[in-house]
Amino acid sequence: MDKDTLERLSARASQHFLDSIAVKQAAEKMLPEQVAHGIVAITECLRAGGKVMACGNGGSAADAQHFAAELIGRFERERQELAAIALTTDTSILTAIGNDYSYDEIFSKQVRGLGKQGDILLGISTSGNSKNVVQAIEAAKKLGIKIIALTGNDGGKIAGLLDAGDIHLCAPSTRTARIQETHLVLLHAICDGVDHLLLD
Ligand SMILES: O=C(CO)[C@@H](O)[C@H](O)[C@H](O)[C@H](O)COP(=O)(O)O
Ligand SMILES: [Zn+2]
Repeated sequence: MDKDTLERLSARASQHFLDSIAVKQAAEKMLPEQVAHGIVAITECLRAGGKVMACGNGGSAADAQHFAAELIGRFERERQELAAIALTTDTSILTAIGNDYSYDEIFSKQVRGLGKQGDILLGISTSGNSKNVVQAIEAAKKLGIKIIALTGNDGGKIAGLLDAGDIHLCAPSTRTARIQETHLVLLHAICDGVDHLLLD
């Protein structure tokens, strides 16, 4: 590859770091108190025998799975297994509901099947508008399940569905990649806080 191209690519990579840092710095000014509420809600839910259900699409599906893995397995320290499930992983359930009903219902039907009052639904959508996440939140609210929503932009439709008892962590960006990168910091901060409350 010629030197100019390598320099161009390197400058672009540099800009990704700088943009990501800027969004995270803005998030640090806005979101820590809401994160603390999320940590307390999840810890109280788990202590009372509830579970966390997580859902999202694409990169956010990966985030939902990543978060469930850290609760069930571990984050940074050894501790008991914590009850969490990603609603994005069972291809038979996802394809059956997608095929027989609609893709919009792939999470809401699982929420109705698995969810109980006292559980928490962690819904992740960078636009705040993915219909399957919106419908999962609507289904959860009917069951008395608290919502922790990770969004971006202006929170989209999801912002309008949340009550005072819910928790909204809206990454201050309109760019999907930057929002996702901030969501990962939020999820790790939640894991750290839950471990702190359970272990320290
Ligand atoms: O990871 C990315 C883009 O960075 C994509 O896979 C992205 O997650 C998908 O386009 C999602 O369908 C976007 O949905 P949402 O975040 O708006 O709910
Ligand atoms: Zn991505």
